[in-house]
Amino acid sequence: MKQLFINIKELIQVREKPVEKLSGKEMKELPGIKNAWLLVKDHKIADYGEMNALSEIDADKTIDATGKIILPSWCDSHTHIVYAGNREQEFADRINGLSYEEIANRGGGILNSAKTLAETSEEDIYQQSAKRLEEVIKLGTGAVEIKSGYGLTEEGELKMLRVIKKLQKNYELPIKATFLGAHAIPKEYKKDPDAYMKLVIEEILPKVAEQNLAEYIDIFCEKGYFSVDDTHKLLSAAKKYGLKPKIHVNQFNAIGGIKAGIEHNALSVDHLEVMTQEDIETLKGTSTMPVALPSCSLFLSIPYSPAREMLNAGLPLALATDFNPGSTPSGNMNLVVSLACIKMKMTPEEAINAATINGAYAMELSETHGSITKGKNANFILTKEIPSYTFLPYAFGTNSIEAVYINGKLVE
Ligand SMILES: N=CN[C@@H](CCC(=O)O)C(=O)O
Ligand SMILES: [Zn+2]
Repeated sequence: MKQLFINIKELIQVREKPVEKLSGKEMKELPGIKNAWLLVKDHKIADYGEMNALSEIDADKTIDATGKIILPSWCDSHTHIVYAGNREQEFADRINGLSYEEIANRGGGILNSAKTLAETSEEDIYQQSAKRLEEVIKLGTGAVEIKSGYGLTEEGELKMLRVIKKLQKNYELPIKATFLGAHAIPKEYKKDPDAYMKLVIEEILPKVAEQNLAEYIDIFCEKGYFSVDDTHKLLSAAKKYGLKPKIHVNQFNAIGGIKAGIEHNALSVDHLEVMTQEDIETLKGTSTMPVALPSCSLFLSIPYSPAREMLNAGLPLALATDFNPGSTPSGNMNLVVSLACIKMKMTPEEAINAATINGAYAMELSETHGSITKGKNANFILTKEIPSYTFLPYAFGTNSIEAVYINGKLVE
């Protein structure tokens, strides 16, 4: 099946020569073709070019994209889409003055979601999560990572990871699974957190690996959650099973999690709301992708990642949603891109690069996703009629998306 898109106002993020990731100044450039055509053959990008150089193509379907822009789908490399219930009460509590930390200290927060998850059947969790996944696909997400971390018991963690596996099976977009058993210390282990780490490392991790339920390992390296020492222990153990680190660090405090991540060759270090100069130096010249989560900053009223400092230091940067019930009940990558521009002073070009090719890198998908490149999967967004790609982040809160294609198929 051949689909030909013609009269595209601008085809953006066109990378003739494939790139793995973009860093520092490279992120300022967003290559595109004005007045373009795009040919999709089966589920791949087959060819593209300028309209005035279009020779006759025998297509099964021709789509006129006059006034519209085509760009690669968003690559959301950090989410917790699989969860049960919601935490609206904590939202109201925070409006009334409690902090995220205070709520967690009272047994709310992650432990609140773990309790709800334990009381919810696997099928119900699947249905709730599938609904959220479908919602984000319609918002332009064409590749996504999903974490466990609301189980906090062997049964609960495996249950979450099986739900992710079922989503992988039933949906066309790539879904990467991450084991986040070290997300919070359960109440019954508060007096002996080491015993919980032992459970995660010696009991749950081997089962996750044996049942092939995750590709990545994660830990919330933060005061009141897990230490740098815990991080070293877990990442060393996970390495033996071939699980690569993608870790939560520097959300509230800089305690050395970034250095630990780098030492273990982390694929990504995520959150980074609080960064020291030393953290930035440590990231230089490594293969680790820093990932910022601006909608979490918005929702919790915490600092935004210092993107300008990181980019000026020559670092790469990816953007993701962190979709979860507590700190970011939104999986809207369009909002993330807007916030990156408005609050983190990233240019539209930098933000779109961060949300596409660099997001793909943070899920090891750069070869197949994240840019308009011949041979890559045909996962892209067709916008409504808009004046320019800058309109996407500028018109924040507006849905500028007309259609979404995953593997060349229009998402209905
Ligand atoms: N900070 C750790 N984990 C999640 C929040 C989890 C929750 O509050 O349920 C995050 O990335 O923000
Ligand atoms: Zn997270």
